[in-house]
Amino acid sequence: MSLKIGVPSKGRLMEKTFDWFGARGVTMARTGSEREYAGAVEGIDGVELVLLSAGEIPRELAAGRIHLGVTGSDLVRDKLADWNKQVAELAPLGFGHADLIIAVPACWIDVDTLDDLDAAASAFRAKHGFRLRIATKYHRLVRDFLTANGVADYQLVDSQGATEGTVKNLTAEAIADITSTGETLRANHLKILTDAVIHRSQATLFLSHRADWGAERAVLEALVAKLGLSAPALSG
Ligand SMILES: Nc1ncnc2c1ncn2[C@@H]1O[C@H](COP(=O)(O)OP(=O)(O)OP(=O)(O)O)[C@@H](O)[C@H]1O
Ligand SMILES: O=P(O)(O)OC[C@H]1O[C@H](OP(=O)(O)OP(=O)(O)O)[C@H](O)[C@@H]1O
Repeated sequence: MSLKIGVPSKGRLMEKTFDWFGARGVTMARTGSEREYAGAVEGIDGVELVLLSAGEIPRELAAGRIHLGVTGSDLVRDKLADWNKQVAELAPLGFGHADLIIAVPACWIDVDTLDDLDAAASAFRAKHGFRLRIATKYHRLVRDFLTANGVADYQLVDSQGATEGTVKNLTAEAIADITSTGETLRANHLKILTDAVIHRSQATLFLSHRADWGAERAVLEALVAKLGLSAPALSG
């Protein structure tokens, strides 16, 4: 048996994850052809690399099919109910920063806060006969945030990409999406509500409480020592 660690299979998240572990003496690399999703770990025994889509790593952790996983803290919170019962955060990794925010058209000059959005949503419903639409792929985080802040007169519409375009395309009035440089928002004439930063995300190393921690406990202890992290408490 080996300790399985899930890592994003492509792009910046994969490269920066490899760099982060490499700087701590654990070398990760993709093996095989450029298109083959296979990987190897050197510098520690008993660790197996599993290359996965960043969006699937929360589910794999919750199912216990991987022991550890690197993905965005936003994805774990959005995809898992009661995420902190199923996984634990071992370490923020200091890259992959993005803020999940709510934005509205920049031309809505009297809408700058959640209270303004709430008022605009009521007026919108009265005028149009349907609820103001917020496009997002972060359904759980957005719903929980708006409920906690007393905004109720809206509907979520699903958008799995190009979310900032939905306002121009008239399929939504507002959006909730991640932003890093803010360029996509500006280019699409959207502004962030001043009090609507839902979550500040970064790539994070997670541990699964659901995985089978038998012989893998010893490997975990060796790994966290090598990475300079404090040993986590394992449930069960
Ligand atoms: N500028 C950015 N654009 C997109 N994602 C970003 C950005 N900055 C950081 N991230 C983070 O990267 C993660 C998303 O990664 P990615 O898009 O590879 O996942 P994915 O949706 O599973 O991709 P795919 O399904 O295409 O494999 C999220 O945690 C997100 O917060
Ligand atoms: O603030 P910025 O630096 O402009 O980055 C934010 C954009 O990056 C992401 O999109 P991505 O390119 O991953 O495509 P997507 O629309 O398919 O999610 C995100 O969904 C925003 O659209």
